[in-house]
Amino acid sequence: MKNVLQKETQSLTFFFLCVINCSARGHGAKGQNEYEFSLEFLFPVKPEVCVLLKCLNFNDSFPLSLFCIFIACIYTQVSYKSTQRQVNVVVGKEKRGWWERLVTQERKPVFLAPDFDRWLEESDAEMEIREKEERRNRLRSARLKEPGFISLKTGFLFAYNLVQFLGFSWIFVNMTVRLFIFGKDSLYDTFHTISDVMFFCQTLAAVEVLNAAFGVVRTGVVPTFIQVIGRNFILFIIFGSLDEMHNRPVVFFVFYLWSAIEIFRYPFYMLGCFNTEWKTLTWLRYTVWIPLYPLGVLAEAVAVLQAIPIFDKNKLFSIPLPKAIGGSLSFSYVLQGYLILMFLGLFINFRHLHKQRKRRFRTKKRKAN
Ligand SMILES: CCCCCCCCCCCCC[C@@H](O)CC(=O)SCCNC(=O)CCNC(=O)[C@H](O)C(C)(C)COP(=O)(O)OP(=O)(O)OC[C@H]1O[C@@H](n2cnc3c(N)ncnc32)[C@H](O)[C@@H]1OP(=O)(O)O
Repeated sequence: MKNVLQKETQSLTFFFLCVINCSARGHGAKGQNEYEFSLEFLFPVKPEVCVLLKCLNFNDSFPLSLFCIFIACIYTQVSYKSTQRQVNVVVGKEKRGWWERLVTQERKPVFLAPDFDRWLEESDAEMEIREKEERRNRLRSARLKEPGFISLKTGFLFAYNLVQFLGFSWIFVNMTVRLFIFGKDSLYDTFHTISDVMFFCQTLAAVEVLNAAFGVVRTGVVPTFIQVIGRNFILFIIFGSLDEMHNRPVVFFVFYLWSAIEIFRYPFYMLGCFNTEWKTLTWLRYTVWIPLYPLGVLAEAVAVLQAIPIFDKNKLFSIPLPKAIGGSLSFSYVLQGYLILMFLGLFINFRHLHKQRKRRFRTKKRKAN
């Protein structure tokens, strides 16, 4: 092989992200001459990434024996390299996918031939992706086994989620067992038996707003804030401050619906702390809210409606009006406003959860491919 190419001029240009023009001066079939070709790719390509083009034997019968090798798979380096033997150009597909052929024309140009050392069939590529994924998983679990891997953040989140999981599981199991043993009677004393643990869990849930605000977890502050404030308003203001509400069955429904989602959500986060997941649990975390959320809001709305006449009667939290007007503004007006906010909150969080669900299952599907 003579060193022809490196001494001569070469040029490579792209037009409209679809055509590669290649010209070089060198010794070929027509002796010392200017040789050139252009290829129009089947689909647009990035000027910076993808198919490897290798031109050999510039000193032989160019262009007939010019050997161009194409690899129809994606490379991630920008490169155009000229060595003594060849010119390597890496061109990237603009959109990922399999092309039925490389160039627009149906008949392959005679000087074009695949490099079977690098050729990938669709099934080979899938296998390669799977192997890469497995290698990554092995690396990840090896890292997890390293001493000291559990960072402070992971430890904190795990402990937080564990405490919440235990709390809500206790609530859920306790209420279910009591329902089976005492039947309808259990609906009337939910507050007395459950409220202490519920107060604890829901107060602690304020940590979730801080986590979101300080970026400890990748979630929106607004949906978390709505969730925590919304529940605590019902728990502390409606149930906590009105003795008349304590024996109402609505307390059972609100507590049961709240805890029914949390017994899936917190263990899902616990596994997430170690980059692990259990598919059934993931599905439950991102699906159970669909019926539970509207039912929960409905139960909360019933509680607010039941509390309105009580606040009207006992004047608790009523707002004193200026002396000139006299009297006071009943807290029930605030509750009526809150009812509207509740449905706004339901809309915002329902949309958020729907987005999270789509994101989760879309990512999983793509990972699975
Ligand atoms: C201006 C004043 C406004 C006042 C408005 C008052 C309006 C009141 C409206 C009230 C309506 C509330 C009704 C409600 O109380 C009724 C019920 O709860 S009924 C029962 C059903 N409820 C539910 O299903 C909701 C449960 N709650 C939630 O899902 C969350 O609280 C919520 C914020 C709504 C959504 O969660 P999030 O955004 O965090 O979604 P993800 O779970 O997908 O998490 C996103 C990523 O963050 C990671 N993450 C989150 N938290 C943790 C954690 N504690 N530990 C570890 N990791 C965490 C998570 O793993 C995700 O990461 P990745 O994407 O990498 O997996």
